[in-house]
Amino acid sequence: MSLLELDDVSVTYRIAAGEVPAVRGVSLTLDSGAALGVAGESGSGKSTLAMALLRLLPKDARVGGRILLDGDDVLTMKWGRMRAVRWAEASIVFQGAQHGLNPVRKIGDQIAEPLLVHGLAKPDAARKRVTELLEQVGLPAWRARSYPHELSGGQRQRVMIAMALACSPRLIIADEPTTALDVMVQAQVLSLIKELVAEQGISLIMISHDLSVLADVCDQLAVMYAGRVVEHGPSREVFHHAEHPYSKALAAAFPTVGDPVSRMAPKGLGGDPPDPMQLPGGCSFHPRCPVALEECATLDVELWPAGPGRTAACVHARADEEVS
Ligand SMILES: Nc1ncnc2c1ncn2[C@@H]1O[C@H](COP(=O)(O)OP(=O)(O)OP(=O)(O)O)[C@@H](O)[C@H]1O
Repeated sequence: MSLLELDDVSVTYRIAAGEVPAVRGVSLTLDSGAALGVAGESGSGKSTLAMALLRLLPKDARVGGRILLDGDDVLTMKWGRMRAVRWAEASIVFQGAQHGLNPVRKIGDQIAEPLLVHGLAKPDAARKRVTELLEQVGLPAWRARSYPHELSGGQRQRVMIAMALACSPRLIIADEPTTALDVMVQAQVLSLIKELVAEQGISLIMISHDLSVLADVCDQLAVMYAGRVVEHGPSREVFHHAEHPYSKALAAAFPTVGDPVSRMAPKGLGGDPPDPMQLPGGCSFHPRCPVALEECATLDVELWPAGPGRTAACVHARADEEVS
């Protein structure tokens, strides 16, 4: 059985101006010990999807479909069970570590907190575990006594990873875990994540704008556009031989060192992603698509097979399939 199964998941935010369909009909599975990368430009719904997995969305979000964690639907779970799932079974590492760390509490106390809250360790054992976790993420034990502002961005991100690992979860969701870091530190934190998930058999969902980063760390890739998965398959295949024109553009978008904005603008693509409240008819990508056909303005293509273990939502992917 898969560790995680998303079945037709949708998320709609209700705001004063109307409804924002941020995630639309996403179905994905993640096996135990596997790593799935979720790619897409800003606004494509990646973070909304990640937050939905642990029911961390604001109250104005309505979630549909099923999110099965070990066969148990997260969306209908009682709150008590949901609280037990967070940290202990699945935990999230956020972008830039600014959301997760309390500026006025020592690092060691913050790493120990999920262990103590979940009753998984007494204070003495928790202190030992903190030392072990700091070591695992490459920080000296004395850092337990530091405050977040005494650490560099990369060190703070390591602390977030230590917190996520504290309760030995089966799944870690990493939302842009390295975006705010400079390139050298980024590479170190990425190889740390890669190492930890491989060594400890943890499943990983990693979210990024950067397809090359995801292809390096993950076995499978899902590319999102305007709230939908438009391509899914083995990482190397999707990265090197993308079927969907949007994935191709993302794969060709090499980030400029030290310029986070360049990471968000896929090369060769004009225009911006659509406003989810005003999605174009047909394929949502057609106004920006370099190879759009006339029918793309009216035909909203579902994901269909595009090779072994692969799916893509594009008329061109279908054409290939029919020929072969
Ligand atoms: N609380 C909210 N209320 C209303 N709309 C929201 C809310 N949060 C996100 N959205 C909208 O939902 C869509 C998806 O946003 P989301 O943050 O999930 O995308 P993303 O791919 O993670 O982008 P980024 O990489 O910038 O974080 C966007 O159009 C965004 O404006």
